[in-house]
Order: sequence, then structure tokens, then C-alpha cells
Amino acid sequence: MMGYTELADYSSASLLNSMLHDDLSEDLVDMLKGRTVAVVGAGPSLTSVSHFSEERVIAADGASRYLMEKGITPDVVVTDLDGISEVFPTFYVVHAHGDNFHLLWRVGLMKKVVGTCQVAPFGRLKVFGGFTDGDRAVALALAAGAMKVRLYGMDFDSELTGKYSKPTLQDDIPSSPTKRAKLKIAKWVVEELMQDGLRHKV
Ligand SMILES: Nc1ncnc2c1ncn2[C@@H]1O[C@H](COP(=O)(O)OP(=O)(O)OP(=O)(O)O)[C@@H](O)[C@H]1O
Ligand SMILES: Nc1nc2c(c(=O)[nH]1)N=C(CO)CN2
Ligand SMILES: [Mg+2]
Repeated sequence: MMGYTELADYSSASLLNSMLHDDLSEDLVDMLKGRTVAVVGAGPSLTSVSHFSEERVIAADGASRYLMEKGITPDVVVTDLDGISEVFPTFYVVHAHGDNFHLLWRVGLMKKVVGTCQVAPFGRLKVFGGFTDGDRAVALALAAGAMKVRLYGMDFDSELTGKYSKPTLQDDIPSSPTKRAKLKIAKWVVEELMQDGLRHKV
């Protein structure tokens, strides 16, 4: 489907696992369990977001840069490392896959990290579900026992990739076929996860 290889996914997962000193997943659950949670994506609508009424904020990768620019430090950043340009003093949930092996060095700059992978988990690695940073953030919130999840900046049907998706983008850009395929998967995952009435969608 997406042309990924399990061997490459496993190699990145092994490197990430070797960089994790503790399993902080219980701290993550303690932070999110029973809370209302905003999950923030890097879609074009992100730049109209200015505040949250939720108790916790999870940023999907590059969306964290927008929030920091607005003076909002997300409680958690769910990332495969291709959307961030610097490391902030917050909790990172880093995803290892076959195409970000060369970015994993950034984990060494992070204070609080939980590692996820897309192969059978081993060592300190976890799998909470989901595919892209945004829907993995939703899956994490629900797996941790969040009471309600509200989405911001999640424009799965948009033909545009939001400018905060990558540090190099100066503006929203037309999505590539691969990006559109990823967003279609993300939309499906979120719709499956948000079946329950407990979850709100902005
Ligand atoms: N139109 C959109 N453009 C960009 N991100 C979007 C959009 N709509 C929703 N999102 C969510 O915001 C997240 C932003 O993270 P990021 O741009 O790093 O994507 P990603 O999951 O790493 O995919 P890629 O491999 O293309 O970087 C996406 O994972 C996606 O779930
Ligand atoms: N191998 C591989 N796996 C992924 C990729 C990717 O680009 N390559 N992108 C993802 C979206 O965050 C999730 N998983
Ligand atoms: Mg990313």
C-alpha cells in the first residue's frame, strides 16, 4: 500500500528503543486519564486556533511549533520528528518508522520520551494505535483514558498540507498523493476511534 518495509521499521524501532532509559508511559496516563484533551493537527485551519478549553493539549508534530509561537506549551507532542525543528521542555511521544532513522538523534535532546513503533513492540516501545502523528495522538489520548477528545487543525479532507507540517514550509501547499493517502488513513482511524459519543469533534 504505502511501500514501507518491516525491516526498515524494525531498524528504527531498535535504535529508538536503545535510546530510551525509562518507561514513562504511566506518567503519560497519569497526565491524560479522566481529562478533557485537545488534539491539535497541522492542517491549514491550525492558524485560526487561539485557545483551548480542554485540560490537556496534545500537539501532532509540527503543530507544536505553532502553539509555541502562540505561547502555548503543549503537554504532549506526538511526533515522527519530521515536523519539529527544535526540542521544547515537554513530554514527547516519538514514533520510529523506516523513514525517520536519520532523525532519531533528536531523542537525545529530549527530557521526557515515550517511544512508539509500527512493528510488534519490544523493550520499552509501545503501540497505542494510529498511523499519522495526528491520529496516533487521538489513539494515545483514548488509550490513556481521556474523558473527552476535541480535534483542532485536523483537515483530513483538505487538498492542502498545512504550513506547520514541515519546518521548511512558508505556506500551505497542495498535498502530494502520498500525503492525501496518509490523511485518508488518518481520517478513517479517527472516525473509528471517535465512534463513542464521549468524543467531540470541532
Ligand atoms: N491538511 C493537513 N495537513 C497536515 N497535517 C494534517 C492535515 N490534516 C490533519 N493533519 C494532521 O496533523 C499532523 C501533522 O503532522 P505531520 O505534518 O508531521 O504529518 P505526518 O503524520 O508526519 O505525515 P508526513 O509523513 O507527511 O510528515 C498529521 O499527522 C495529520 O494527522
Ligand atoms: N515507513 C514509514 N512509516 C510511516 C511514515 C513514513 O513516511 N514511512 N509516515 C507516517 C506518518 O506519520 C507513519 N508511518
Ligand atoms: Mg510528522
